[in-house]
Amino acid sequence: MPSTNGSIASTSRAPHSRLTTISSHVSSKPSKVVVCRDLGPDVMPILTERKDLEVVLWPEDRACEREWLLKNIKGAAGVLVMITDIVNEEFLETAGPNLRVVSTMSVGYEHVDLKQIAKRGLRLGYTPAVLTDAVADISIMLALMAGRNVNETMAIVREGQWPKFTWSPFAMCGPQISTTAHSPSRTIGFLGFGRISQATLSRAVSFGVTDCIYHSNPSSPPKLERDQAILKQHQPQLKSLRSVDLDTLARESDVVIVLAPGGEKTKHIINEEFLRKMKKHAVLVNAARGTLVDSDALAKALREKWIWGAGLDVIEGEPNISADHPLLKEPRCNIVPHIGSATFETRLGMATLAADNVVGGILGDKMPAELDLSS
Ligand SMILES: O=C(O)C(=O)CO
Repeated sequence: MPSTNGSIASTSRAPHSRLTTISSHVSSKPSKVVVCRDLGPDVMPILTERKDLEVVLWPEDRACEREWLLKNIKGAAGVLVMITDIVNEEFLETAGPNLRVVSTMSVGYEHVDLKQIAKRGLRLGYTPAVLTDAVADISIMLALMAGRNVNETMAIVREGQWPKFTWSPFAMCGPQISTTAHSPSRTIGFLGFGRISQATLSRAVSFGVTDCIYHSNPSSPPKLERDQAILKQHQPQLKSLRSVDLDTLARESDVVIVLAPGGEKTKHIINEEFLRKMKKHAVLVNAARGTLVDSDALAKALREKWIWGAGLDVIEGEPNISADHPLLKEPRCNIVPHIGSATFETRLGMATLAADNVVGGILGDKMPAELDLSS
């Protein structure tokens, strides 16, 4: 992979075969595309092998520096960003009038100022669908980790304390997600009920979850037909599927899984009031955005045992989470550093989609996953 100065000259090879239609407005001068991270040898050729693109790549294996980005996006027709790159007025103003498309290698777009994108008539590509299974997998993993005290028990082993921890009937027990003769029903609750929540539900049903409740954007219309179809798909195991208010979500769920968009509207939606209403044996999982959960309230809930445990892929303020963060002091808080979509297969899918999106946007063609900015 080139290069040391961050610039990749286009090669003389034929344009990528998947995108051969070049719109009439594309001039013979290659269009500049800035790429904020190396997408690897399987994906970069989608961009670098095109004669009609001049690729400028951030050359380091860490988040792109703002200064470098602002310097290089001047005159760009497309920019391929990560969730660590803030796309705001400054960014768009600096890029200037040639800019046609921003493509983010993420399903979330809280780092992008949508109003500014729409106001300037720009297009935004993102990467939905391809990461659904990976994030659903990790949501279940975190729920199991939280229930089964994984953080606490792995620490015992890592710290050489296993010899003192002799097996005993009820040591290190936690609540079981799957149903048993003693607890024949289990309710999973989702904050947000999009495709990742639905894929997580499918997995939870195979663990014996019997009931599902969810709370989603109150301004979007109820999706009764969709819910009927989901219920039918999971019968006879799943007995009910209901849209509920936040209060019911907190009170009735054995597992609460947060899979809703971040941003101002959902900031700290999981707060002290919500956590106090949860069942004592319930666990909270956040695989969406850190801002949805008030970290101080969650640390208090764990410390004072209002809930059993938590599984977090995201924390507000990440990645600047130091060792003295209140959540890190809680043994029943299982934390991983935003790796929800981190499987080889999924990241390859996301990178490919992001590259195809930026090409489509620059050429004025169809983008495989373009965010609808009209609503
Ligand atoms: O795609 C996203 O929005 C992420 O958070 C990366 O997993």
